[in-house]
Amino acid sequence: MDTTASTGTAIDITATPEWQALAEHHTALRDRTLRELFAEDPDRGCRLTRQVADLVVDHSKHRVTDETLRLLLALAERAGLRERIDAMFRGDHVNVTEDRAVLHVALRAPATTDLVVDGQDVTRDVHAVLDRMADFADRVRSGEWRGHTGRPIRAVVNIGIGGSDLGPAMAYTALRASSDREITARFVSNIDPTDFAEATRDLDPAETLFVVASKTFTTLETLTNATVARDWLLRGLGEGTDEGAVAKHFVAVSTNTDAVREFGIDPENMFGFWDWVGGRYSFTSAIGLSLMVAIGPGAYREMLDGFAAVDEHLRTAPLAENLPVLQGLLNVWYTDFFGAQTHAVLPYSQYLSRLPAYLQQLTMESNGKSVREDGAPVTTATGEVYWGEPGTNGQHAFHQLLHQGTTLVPADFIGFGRPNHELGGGDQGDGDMHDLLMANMFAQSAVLAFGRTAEEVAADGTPPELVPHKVMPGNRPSTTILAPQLTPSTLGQLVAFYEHTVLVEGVIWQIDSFDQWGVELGKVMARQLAPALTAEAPPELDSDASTTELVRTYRALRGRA
Ligand SMILES: O=P(O)(O)OC[C@H]1O[C@](O)(CO)[C@@H](O)[C@@H]1O
Repeated sequence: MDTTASTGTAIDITATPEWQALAEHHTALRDRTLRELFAEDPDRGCRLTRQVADLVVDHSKHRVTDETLRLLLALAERAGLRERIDAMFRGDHVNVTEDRAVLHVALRAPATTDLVVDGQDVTRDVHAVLDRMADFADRVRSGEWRGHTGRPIRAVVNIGIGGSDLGPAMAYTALRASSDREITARFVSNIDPTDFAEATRDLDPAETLFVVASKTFTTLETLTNATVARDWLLRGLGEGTDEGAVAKHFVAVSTNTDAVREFGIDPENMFGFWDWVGGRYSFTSAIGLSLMVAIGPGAYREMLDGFAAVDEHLRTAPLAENLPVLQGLLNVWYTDFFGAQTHAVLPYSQYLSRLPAYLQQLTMESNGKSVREDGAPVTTATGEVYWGEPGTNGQHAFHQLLHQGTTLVPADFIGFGRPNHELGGGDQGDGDMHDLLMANMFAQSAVLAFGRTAEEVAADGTPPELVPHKVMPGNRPSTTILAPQLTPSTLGQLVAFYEHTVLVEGVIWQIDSFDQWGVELGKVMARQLAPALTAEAPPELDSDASTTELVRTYRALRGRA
C-alpha cells in the first residue's frame, strides 16, 4: 500500500500501525544485548550474512531479531517501497519537486534494455555517449589525440565540484591499482586558488587536458576554475598562442550545451548527459570521463557492470532478501528508534580513503531534509551524518568514542579478501600486512558488538579502581561488507549498494531524495556578497551585524578600506 493519497498528500508514516508496532518492539528490544542475541541464536552469524554479486554483507551484528526485520519490512511495504523502486526503474518522475525521472540506473544498464522515457530512447542515448567517451579515451591514451603543440597528453585535470568531482576523484584513488599510470588524473574542485595551484604545479600545459565537468555549467567554482585553467594554458603555451589551442586541451561534460558554447568550448568536444541524472548520482554518466581516460574504457566498463549487478538485485530481489533494502531499513531503525545521528564508514583499504567524502554528498545532500515531498514537515528524524576514515588509522584516532562514548554510532566495516599489493610483513607468524589489516577489522567489529564486562576485566587482575574505565560496553551495531578484492567491478557494486540505501531511507521518510534546495540560498548570497569584498569604497551592507563585521574585518586584512 502506498502512503500517498490521490490528493498527493502523504499520511504520517509515524501514525501507521507498522510504525507503532516498531516503536513497541523497540521498547521491548532496546535493553537486549548482542551477546544475548548471539547466545540465543548460534546460527545468527551465518543466517544474517547474505551475498549480492561479490559483496558478502554481514548484518548479524545489528540490534535486531527476525521479528525486527519482519516489522521493518512491513513498514517498507506500507511506505510503498517496492512500487517506488519499480517507478524509478520505469522512469516515472519520482523526483517530484523538480518533476524529473531518476534514472542513474539506466547509465549502466545493458544495451539490450528497453527504456523509452518522456519520448527519449534512454538506453540508445546512454550507450551512444559511452561509445564516444571510450573512443575519446582511447585516442587520448594511445597518443592519437595530441595537444596544441603536437605533444601527447600526460595529465587529465577534472574541474568540477560536488557530484561532478567526488565520484571520479574517489574512484581514481580507489582504482590506482587498475591504472597503468601512463596518464595521471588530477581533480580541482575548490574555488580556493590553492586547489588549482597545487593540482597543476608540476604539469606541463602542452601535455595537459582539462575536463570541465558541470551538470548545469553555471556553478561558480567550476566556471571560475575553468577560466583560470584557460589562462594557465594559454600563458603556458607561450606568447601568441591563440584561442584555437583551447580546443585541443579542453573538453566539457554537461547537460547544458548553450552554456558550454558560451564558455568557449566547442559542443563537438562536449559529452552530454540528461536532467534525469542527479548531480550526486552522476558518477556513471559522462562525469566519469576523466576516470575513464585514466583507467581505460575496459576497466571503466567493468565498473559499470558492477553497478548494474547491484541495480538488478535491487530491482528483482524480494525485499526480505534485498541487501540495500535491508541496509536502508537498518539505518532507519537506528535513526528513528535509537536516536542515532551519525553513521561511520570504515573501509579497511587505503585506496578507499575518499569513500566517506563521496558518501557524505550522496547521503546527506539526498536525505538531509525536514520537509516531506508533499510539502508537509517531516514527522521522523531523517538523514544521518556520514563520516569516516580508513582503518586502521581511525582506530588510533576516533574509535575510542565508538567504543566507550555516549553516542550510538552504527558503523560499516568494508574489507577485502585479497590485497592489491602483496608486501609481506608480519614475521611473528601472525600473517602478512593484509592479514594484520583484516584481523584489526574483525577485532573492531567484535569488540564493538560484544564488549567486555566488569567481571571479565576484573578477572584479568585489573586494579578495582581501573575496572570501570576498562569496561567496554559493547552492543554497538555494525555491518561488515567483504569482497574478494578491490576491483573496478567491486567498487561499482559497493557504490550502487550505498546509492540504493539512500533511496530506501528516503521512501520511508517520505522525502524527495533527489532534490537539494537547501544549497541554493548560500550560493545566491555569496554572489551578492562578493562585490562588497572587492569594492574600492567601503560598501553599504544590508546584511546582519555579524556578516557586516566579518566583511569589514576581511577587507582590513586584505588592505582594503
Ligand atoms: O555539476 P554542477 O551543476 O556544477 O553542480 C555541482 C554540484 O552542486 C550542487 O548542485 C550543490 O551545490 C550538487 O548537487 C552538484 O553535484
